[in-house]
Amino acid sequence: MSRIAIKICGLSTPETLDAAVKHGASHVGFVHFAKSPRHVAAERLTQLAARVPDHVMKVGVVVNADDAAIEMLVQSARLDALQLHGDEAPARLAAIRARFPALKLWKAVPVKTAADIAAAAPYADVADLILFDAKTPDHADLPGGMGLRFDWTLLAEYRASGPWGLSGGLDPANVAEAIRITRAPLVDVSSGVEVKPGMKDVDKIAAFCKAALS
Ligand SMILES: O=C(O)c1ccccc1N[C@@H]1O[C@H](COP(=O)(O)O)[C@@H](O)[C@H]1O
Repeated sequence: MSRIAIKICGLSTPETLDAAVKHGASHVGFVHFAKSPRHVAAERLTQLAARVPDHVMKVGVVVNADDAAIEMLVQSARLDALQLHGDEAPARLAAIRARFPALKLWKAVPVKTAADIAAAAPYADVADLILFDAKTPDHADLPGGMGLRFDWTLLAEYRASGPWGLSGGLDPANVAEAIRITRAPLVDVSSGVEVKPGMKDVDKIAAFCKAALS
């Protein structure tokens, strides 16, 4: 059985980024969305990205970003993947791929009910990875990063046609259970390794990685 992939997302300091790498994260995520408490602007992103070793993938998280913003992120951070966390339709992913062919495209799919899992199907041919995340409330400021979880049993019978991951409300105490139920090949966390929104904790990052890898 292959080792589970771990993405620690919403990193904004060198210390917490280094902790994610040290404790076994395969992916590190940087949020570029002004409304987010984890927003990192281009200059900071460049500095953080430069610390990431080659074996760890750099993922930029954006919400309905335009081509200029994506270009800036790709150039400044040398991103490996872009996590599209807004209302981007399959055609938008196809357009981004045409313009940025080297960039892996992840599509976040918000989940509350079984019907939401099916909403991933139209992205099968245009996304490199589907990330199932908890649906946030209508009119919430953020489409993710709120520490909300969904019913993991909705994914228990999921038969993926490609790579996928589980996100939303994961933390050191529940991630092993989430993996057991869903058999997700990748887990993604932000709020669950924080002491408050936007402030990551190195001990929680270590505990999350240990629990996910156990
Ligand atoms: O973290 C944010 O502020 C954010 C903003 C905009 C889009 C997505 C965001 N976060 C991502 O949401 C998932 C789940 O996070 P959590 O563990 O439930 O807090 C994750 O990919 C975050 O990076």
